[in-house]
Amino acid sequence: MEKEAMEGHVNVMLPQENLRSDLPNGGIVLGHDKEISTLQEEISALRSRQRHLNRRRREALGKLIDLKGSIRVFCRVRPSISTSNIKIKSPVTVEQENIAVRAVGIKKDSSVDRVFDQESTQDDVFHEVKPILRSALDGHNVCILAFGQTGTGKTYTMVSCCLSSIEFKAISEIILSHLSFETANCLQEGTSDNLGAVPRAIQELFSHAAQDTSSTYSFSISMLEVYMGSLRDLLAPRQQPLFRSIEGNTTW
Ligand SMILES: Nc1ncnc2c1ncn2[C@@H]1O[C@H](COP(=O)(O)OP(=O)(O)OP(=O)(O)O)[C@@H](O)[C@H]1O
Repeated sequence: MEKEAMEGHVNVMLPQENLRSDLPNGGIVLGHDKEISTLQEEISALRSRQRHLNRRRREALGKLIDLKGSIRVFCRVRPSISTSNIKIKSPVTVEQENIAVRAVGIKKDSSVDRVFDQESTQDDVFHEVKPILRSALDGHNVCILAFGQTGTGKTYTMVSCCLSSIEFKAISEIILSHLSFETANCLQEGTSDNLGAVPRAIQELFSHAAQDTSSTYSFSISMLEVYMGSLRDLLAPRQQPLFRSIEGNTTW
């Protein structure tokens, strides 16, 4: 029928399902008001369901935070970095939530929310951090910090990033243009497999924000170093301490 109509230049009424054209981007234009209004109804029903599920998710996350506590402590054991081939027995014994350290005849036990052993990966750590980010997007104040002696793996766990990571490239270029050589080196230590918690968190937040069409998000970033009583803005062009505490006196 369609073919005949074209050949004989006859105007015919096509069945409703034929009143549509496929767009190059895979979309479809429907030629009937009724179908459009049905789709609009479906979209608004889906939006309302999405709002309902989001509310339930926030409630569930709130309950989870109440159960697990709003402060969570993880302990990560850095693999030993040995320059010799002599194998020494690790002074650290770990279980899921306990860690024991033996040194000079003293044994010290600690309990935390989760212990990551020497073999743990950046993925394992981020898996525990991920739900907290969701909570940040829901409007809660969130802080993730690493604490430990020098050389214990704070930078590795938190910052290691890979400049070839597409999502992080733009932001890292801005950051790197401000950083000191030494800090920039730390930032560039990672590969795409071992990205630290910070670049992963940025990727995760951007990805959630891009998917959520019902809200507008604005992001800001700051990087500060607290070292030996000095506070340094790592993104400031001049690498001068903002604050220094000398023998109890505070100078600005
Ligand atoms: N989980 C790990 N797996 C492999 N290597 C690690 C791990 N954690 C740390 N390292 C390595 O150990 C070294 C010291 O780690 P890092 O620089 O992150 O320590 P830090 O706690 O930030 O030290 P500082 O306080 O002096 O800045 C680095 O060479 C890092 O690559």
